[in-house]
Amino acid sequence: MNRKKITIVGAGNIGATLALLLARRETADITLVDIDEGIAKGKALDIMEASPILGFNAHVTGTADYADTANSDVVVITAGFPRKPGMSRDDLLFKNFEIVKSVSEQIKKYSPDAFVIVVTNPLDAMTYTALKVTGFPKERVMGMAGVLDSARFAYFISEKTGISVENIKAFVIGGHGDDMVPLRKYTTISGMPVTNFLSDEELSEIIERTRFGGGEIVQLLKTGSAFYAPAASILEMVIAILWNKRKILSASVYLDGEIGEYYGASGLCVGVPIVLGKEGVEEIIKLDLSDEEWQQWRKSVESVRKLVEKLPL
Ligand SMILES: NC(=O)C1=CN([C@@H]2O[C@H](COP(=O)(O)OP(=O)(O)OC[C@H]3O[C@@H](n4cnc5c(N)ncnc54)[C@H](O)[C@@H]3O)[C@@H](O)[C@H]2O)C=CC1
Ligand SMILES: O=C([O-])CC(=O)C(=O)O
Repeated sequence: MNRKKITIVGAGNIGATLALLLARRETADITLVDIDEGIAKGKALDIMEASPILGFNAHVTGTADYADTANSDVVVITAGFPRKPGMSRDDLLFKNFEIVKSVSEQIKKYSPDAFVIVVTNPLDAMTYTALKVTGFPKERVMGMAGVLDSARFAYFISEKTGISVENIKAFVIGGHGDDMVPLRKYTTISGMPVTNFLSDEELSEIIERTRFGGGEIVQLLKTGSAFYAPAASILEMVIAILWNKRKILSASVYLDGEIGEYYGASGLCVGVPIVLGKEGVEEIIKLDLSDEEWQQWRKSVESVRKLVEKLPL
């Protein structure tokens, strides 16, 4: 049986880390694409040279030629600029728009049946760009952010409570910006409300830290942004699709129709709970939010809308 084929566009920090994680799980053969061919080829070869030690049989190849990506099952877009200290994700809008637009045209041409996972920032606007430029069905185009934001929320809770990360289920929705919406009610420790373990004040501090979790890493690294946890988050989404897990997770998806009206966010891509499986976005789940959470949600949606309206699409 032929292995599945995954293309990762952008062989930078996230792309290369993801290639290694995917190869180790033998999920598929992987094509790393970058405008810098040497980076793509060099990192692919470096990963393959680790295969006898780590014991994986997946093939990783590097290229600058999209013809090599033909008929991919999943394409992950990580191509683009990361922010530096002092910048917001939104400052990347126009530079990364041009990149995501040109990448999406190539995906449409060479892998018309692929699932597309967008990672490039500003995430929700870039997901919308990929959806519009590829013209793919909305079930096949999604942005990764909620898995990462929820993982940060879970890690901070684990750090504070001293309880294993394995017991913590945390959930963050909204746009991937400083006004994202971490949800108290849907965050549990071994099925028990998180509020049984943390005071309101402790939880508020953790929520604030989660909102600025990306910025915290940017401040520390100085030269770019987070990549280990982002790559792990993409891995979870790729596996949910390829192995038909029907996993509930938070992802940025296009909202319209009844669900768009429910969330008051029609015509946008923004982070909501979805069921992710072999058909891609198989369901979008309606959440019952508190008044305060609806207010935060609407603010976050407004930020995404303002950004999307600036796109020359
Ligand atoms: N969605 C999320 O939760 C997260 C998103 N990000 C975003 O992901 C993106 C990538 O981050 P890193 O991997 O750290 O950046 P990086 O700078 O390490 O890698 C980006 C790569 O894209 C390549 N590239 C640029 N234009 C290209 C094009 N037209 N075609 C193919 N390749 C191209 C560059 O040569 C570079 O190798 C950034 O926009 C960053 O803000 C970062 C962390 C989390
Ligand atoms: O903060 C950034 O620029 C990168 C990112 O989206 C994250 O780490 O959440």
